[in-house]
Amino acid sequence: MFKRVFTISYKLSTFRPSCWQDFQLQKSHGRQCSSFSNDADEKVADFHNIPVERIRNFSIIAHVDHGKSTLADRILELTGAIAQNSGAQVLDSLQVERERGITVKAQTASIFHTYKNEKYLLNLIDTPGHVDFANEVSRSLAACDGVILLVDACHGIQAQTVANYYLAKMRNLVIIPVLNKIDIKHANPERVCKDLYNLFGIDPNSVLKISAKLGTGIDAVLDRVIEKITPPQVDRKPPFRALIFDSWFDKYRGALNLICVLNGSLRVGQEIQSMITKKSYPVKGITILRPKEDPIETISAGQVGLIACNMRNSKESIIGDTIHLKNETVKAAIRFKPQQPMVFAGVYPADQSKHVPLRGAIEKLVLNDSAVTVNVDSSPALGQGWRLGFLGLLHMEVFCQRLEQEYGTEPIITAPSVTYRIILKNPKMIKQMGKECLELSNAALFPEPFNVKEYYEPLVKGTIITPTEYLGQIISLCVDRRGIQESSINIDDDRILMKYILPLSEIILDFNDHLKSLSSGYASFNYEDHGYHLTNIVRLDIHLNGRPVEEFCRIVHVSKATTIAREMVAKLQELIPRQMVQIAIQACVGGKVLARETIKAYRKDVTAKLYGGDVTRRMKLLKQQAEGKKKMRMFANIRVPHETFIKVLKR
Ligand SMILES: Nc1nc2c(ncn2[C@@H]2O[C@H](COP(=O)(O)OP(=O)(O)OP(=O)(O)O)[C@@H](O)[C@H]2O)c(=O)[nH]1
Repeated sequence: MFKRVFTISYKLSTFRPSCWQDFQLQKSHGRQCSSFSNDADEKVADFHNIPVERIRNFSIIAHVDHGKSTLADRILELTGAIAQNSGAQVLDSLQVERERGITVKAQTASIFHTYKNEKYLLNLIDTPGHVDFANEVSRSLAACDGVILLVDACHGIQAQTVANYYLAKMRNLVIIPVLNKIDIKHANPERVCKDLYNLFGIDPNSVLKISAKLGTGIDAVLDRVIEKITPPQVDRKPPFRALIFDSWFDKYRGALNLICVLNGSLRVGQEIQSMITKKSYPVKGITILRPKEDPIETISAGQVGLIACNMRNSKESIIGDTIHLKNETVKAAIRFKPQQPMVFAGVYPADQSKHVPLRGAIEKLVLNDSAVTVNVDSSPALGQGWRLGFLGLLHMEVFCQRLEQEYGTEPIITAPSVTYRIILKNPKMIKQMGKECLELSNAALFPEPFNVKEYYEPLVKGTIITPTEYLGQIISLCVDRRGIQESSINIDDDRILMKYILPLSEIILDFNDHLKSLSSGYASFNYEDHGYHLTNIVRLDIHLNGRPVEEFCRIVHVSKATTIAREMVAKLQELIPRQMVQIAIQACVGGKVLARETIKAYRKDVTAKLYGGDVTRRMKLLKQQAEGKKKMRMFANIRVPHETFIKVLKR
């Protein structure tokens, strides 16, 4: 189980040993670089000597794939933190990030840059672009005084560009507009500059034009960061006060907290106290991320660093907490509000013997992903488990992939659902529940309709940006998803920005995928919470050979019940392997069957062809078959592969 824990602690150091070698190599080769110092120790010493006026804390924000991580790499190269042309997306160090080619975790690097013969300390945070990881962006912005707003010069402003711009604006952060990918033939920087002016009033003369891939214009970006972004508004005088803005688990050191120091300074050996839990801890170690971890003795106001202090889990190491010296009184640093989860799913061990390792894995991973909420849950078929809350389906998939890859667990994930509000009318039930309004995300607990007065479902306000040629198809998609258009404005001659009010349940699963395929990848989507609205919903049950399978049941809108019922049974027919008994799959609402399919019986004997034959080969095949069976769940004598639970929900 701890096999993968190592990867977490390793995630920032995955690239570090080689970076370190590269760093040494650069030393021996004496590479010329405007800001490259020849001595690592000197750099750590510099870290202490740099006054607050020469510190800049900034983030790179952009829409998905506009080049944030590539720019971060070029900045690390230019400042000598990593070797040039390393080719690696250094800050995308998790396996899931490399496999999916997306950033899911914000990453920090403290780097040095020389500007007008003065050495500056730049704390750079690379953030994810996808809407499901917006929590990472707002968390990161809490530690920043400015942002680089990166926009792809071909694709122009997209939905997350708009969302991120307003996120930075709300925080009064300095915004440095930068156009990327100007090396591409059909890049159109003039048009994108015009759009930036039309939408945000950004002066076209202030927009920098770069190619992060080729490394063109990166120097100017760093100079602009130093010129425009203000130094952190902090005080080096005591008392010590710092904000925890990220954390992760290390097998040997426990929970590590990434802090930005707001007041005073902290030394190894001093005792800190959490403002939320009031617990105190001795500081065992302090490191700076360059991006390799470098140990230091003291960290002072304006600096960003990692502290190890024997915190054990996410209940102790809380993102957004203020830490201070034991028994001192300081003002809380309330600098950001965590986002509320939008999608909930049950997570269960494949069998109950795996419960304890899975619990440990979830606890450790939640430390690194504070947007996930965890509540204990149980199911008659799957036993003891948890109900986890996520910001979206991609967030859920990434979290579950990380549970498997980094912790070697194989959990069963049940149907993701949004939280409905149900107003009860049965006085007996109201008394039993102790309230009239139920908040429900688990379809298995859906009350009988005769007990219910009203149903409410969550809505979102979606922003869609699309080239006008795809407008017709996209409007049809929104109408199909019960969307209501709120507004639409032309960004320029051939692009339009639309605002739609949509039910959250209609977009969490595959709305973005459909939007992308309808528009050949050119349209983009972002959404924000828009409260609750009266609705009409029912519980759709799936029966296998007449027995209801609770884990498949879903809450659906009345108007969609029959379509979803047909889709689900057809999908299940595809996903459940043929078995020794015939399987009848039915989708029902109340007692009424809306759709039905049958899987014919089939006897699979993997050793059938080995008449007599080699006994070891026979044993091997039987063992493989047994392993395969272990990965399935039994429902009424029917084996269901565990990935079926998510696959069946996608349209
Ligand atoms: N031609 C060209 N391609 C670029 C440039 N910058 C980035 N890319 C490519 O664009 C793709 C996306 O780049 P990333 O740096 O991963 O983008 P990102 O914004 O970090 O992506 P997310 O973190 O997933 O939001 C990669 O294939 C890069 O090689 C550039 O200046 N020119």
